[in-house]
Amino acid sequence: MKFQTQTFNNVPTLPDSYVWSTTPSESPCLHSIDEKQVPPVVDIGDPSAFSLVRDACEKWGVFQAMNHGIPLSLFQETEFEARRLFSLPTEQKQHVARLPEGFTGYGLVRISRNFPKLMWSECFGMIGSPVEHASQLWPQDHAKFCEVMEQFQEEMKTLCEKLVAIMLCSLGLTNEQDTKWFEPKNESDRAKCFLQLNSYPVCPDPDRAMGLAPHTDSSLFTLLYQGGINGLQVYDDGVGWVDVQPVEGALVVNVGDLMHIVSNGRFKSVLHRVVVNNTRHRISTAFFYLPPWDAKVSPLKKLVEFDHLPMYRPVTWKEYVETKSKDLSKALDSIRI
Ligand SMILES: C=C1C[C@]23C[C@H]1CC[C@H]2[C@@]12CCC[C@@](C)(C(=O)O1)[C@H]2[C@@H]3C(=O)O
Ligand SMILES: O=C(O)CCC(=O)C(=O)O
Ligand SMILES: [Fe+2]
Repeated sequence: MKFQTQTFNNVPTLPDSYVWSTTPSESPCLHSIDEKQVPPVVDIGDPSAFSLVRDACEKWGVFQAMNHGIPLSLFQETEFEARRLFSLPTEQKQHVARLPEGFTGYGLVRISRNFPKLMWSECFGMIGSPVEHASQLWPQDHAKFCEVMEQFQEEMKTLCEKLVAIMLCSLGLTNEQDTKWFEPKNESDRAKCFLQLNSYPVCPDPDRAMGLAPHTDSSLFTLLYQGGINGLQVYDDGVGWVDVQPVEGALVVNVGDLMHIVSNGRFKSVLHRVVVNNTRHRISTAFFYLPPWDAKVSPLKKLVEFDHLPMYRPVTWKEYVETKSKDLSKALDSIRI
């Protein structure tokens, strides 16, 4: 992918390369006031969490988790450091540009190459310590950025392990043997994580622009901290696009394609998009929980026993992401049995 220079700052009108033919204003979001028509907020410390999580993952593929144990101050510090990064001049950020097939560094979201128009966003991806890139951005002054990002990843990973257990238990799986959702190649093969900071600058013409095009995540699931600014919308077959209103301290949990596969189709991988606005610069932090790179992921045996047939053949995450980068909408079908 050729790296595109961002033209976010101080443009009075939206450049043509950012004008989408199908825009959020043509498939508008219903601002529903009925509680049943929005993804639920779940207290994951409460015993009722299991059934609420299951229902939400089946109906919506998304819920907001409260009482998850991560202090609000850590989210605020992460957002502060993200703003510090995105406010650097574009030329400087380009020194740490993500390679076309890579995951870490600065650039446009990977799915950009699947669309003819540009999205009104930029991002910065990390796997583990960001020190290599951060020391190029701030030769003298990267310690705090690295410290906050590393602590954030550590806490989010622990939370992901807790959440995956809640999700699997909610499907009636209790025994450790039943909940093995991957075949490890070796002992050190552990679940992986990917952290992405997203920036949606103030946009001169939000109705004709797109922050992040409709997509499902390729993860098992994704934890999203969206600060206090609206923008995330999820698609429901009955209702259409629905706002996921920020709730202070809550984390949005998006079911991804791989959890849809693991659950043998019971959990929905949620189609979502981001709309932009003309007053506030929105920052979000997305934490993708992923299988070990080379492990085969397949529908859980116990669920297949209930349902009789596996819906999908085993697939590695690597193979899945490669298939998906060719055609977003065909990846799941290509592994369907
Ligand atoms: C760990 C992941 C998950 C990836 C691929 C890989 C690295 C980058 C992630 C994202 C982040 C932004 C949305 C998305 C759709 C994108 O374009 O890049 C995601 C994609 C996916 O979920 O497919
Ligand atoms: O910014 C958001 O609210 C959503 C980000 C997202 O969907 C992603 O990074 O995959
Ligand atoms: Fe996403």
